[in-house]
Amino acid sequence: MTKKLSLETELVHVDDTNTHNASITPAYMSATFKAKDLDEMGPYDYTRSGNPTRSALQNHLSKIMKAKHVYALNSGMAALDVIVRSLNPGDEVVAGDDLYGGTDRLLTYIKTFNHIKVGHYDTTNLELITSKITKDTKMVVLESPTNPLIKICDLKAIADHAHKQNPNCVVVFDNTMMTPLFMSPLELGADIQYESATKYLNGHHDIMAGVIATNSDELAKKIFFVINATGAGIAPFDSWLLLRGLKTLALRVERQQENAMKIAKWLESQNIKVRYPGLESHPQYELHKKQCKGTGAVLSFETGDVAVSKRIIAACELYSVTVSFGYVASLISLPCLMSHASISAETRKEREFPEDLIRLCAGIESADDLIEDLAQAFKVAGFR
Ligand SMILES: Cc1ncc(COP(=O)(O)O)c(C=O)c1O
Ligand SMILES: N[C@@H](CCSC[C@H](N)C(=O)O)C(=O)O
Repeated sequence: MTKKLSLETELVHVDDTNTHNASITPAYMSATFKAKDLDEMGPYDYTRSGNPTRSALQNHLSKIMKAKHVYALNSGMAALDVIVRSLNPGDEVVAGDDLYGGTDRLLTYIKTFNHIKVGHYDTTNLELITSKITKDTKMVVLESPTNPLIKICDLKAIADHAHKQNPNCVVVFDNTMMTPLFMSPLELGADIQYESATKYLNGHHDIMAGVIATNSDELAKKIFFVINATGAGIAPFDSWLLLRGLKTLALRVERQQENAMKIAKWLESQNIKVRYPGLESHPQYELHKKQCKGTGAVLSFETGDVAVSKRIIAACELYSVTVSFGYVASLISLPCLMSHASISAETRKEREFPEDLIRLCAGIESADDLIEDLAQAFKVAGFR
């Protein structure tokens, strides 16, 4: 077909040829591949270096992420680990002040043990963040919307500034919340886009996975070197499951987003301050709309009292008290004790992290049931 296909269509059509013309790409559950002869080894020798199921997944993701090079890894954190290995002692990194707890932990690790200078700043304050990115900045690490405060940054403005200051500065963008369905960070100026595929891309909470995308041949070469050298590439069966999960990405995420919007509006109707980029009350509503095609399915809100938040979470019957997001069922969590517990209480305080913050991740259930569950949990908890 000559017509440019929409992402929803691309997601379900995997271009793959295999020996027996199987409709579904087989899981090549083999660590090794026989060499044809010593002069022609063939494309695969050892699964750490490459595997046909992983290749099919990466080719499919390349199309979806509109990226020249895509690598699939065994977790989102493995992806960030591979990316930051290009840094050297003394290098400067500028990062957001609200990031997933594990991202913050890895950045703190490289600061402490690899002597890399890492500064955390409020990415919603364009003047502040651009003033911190100078000719000496080697890498910028951004999330938008952030996990869990749902802060939005102006990716294009930050990336343009960073490249003006230092054309070799690597702008790294974590697109886990938006997925390629709603945001294209590489088109907005990011050099590297990575995602925790454990979340929406897979959607079923049955694998850990990460994805890295870049259009730079030079960065791709370095990334592949580290993946092969360390064994961070995704396993064949997990590649197969991720290929399967991806086919329903649009269906799942659109329904999850619809539910999140209804829940956010209901919470707002209860006079609760809700953080969700789909609400006009969100401080960066217009900016988010400018750079994304959707608003996702993660939202957060405060109750004003940690004990009340704990009681609400405990009283929920449909939402499971679980870390992570992107699963087809709805989840609820208290980030300070769960996903962000790896950030010290002192640092959380410094960054004005609300300890009573509840994070909700809408699943694909009926929105009415989800709202009713929250309403009964509020009642049990004596809230509102
Ligand atoms: C925004 C974000 N990025 C990255 C990660 C890390 O991904 P993974 O758990 O797959 O290592 C997570 C959660 O774990 C996350 O929430
Ligand atoms: N114990 C884990 C917690 C993972 S949190 C996963 C997810 N990104 C979220 O935001 O819920 C850890 O220490 O990493």
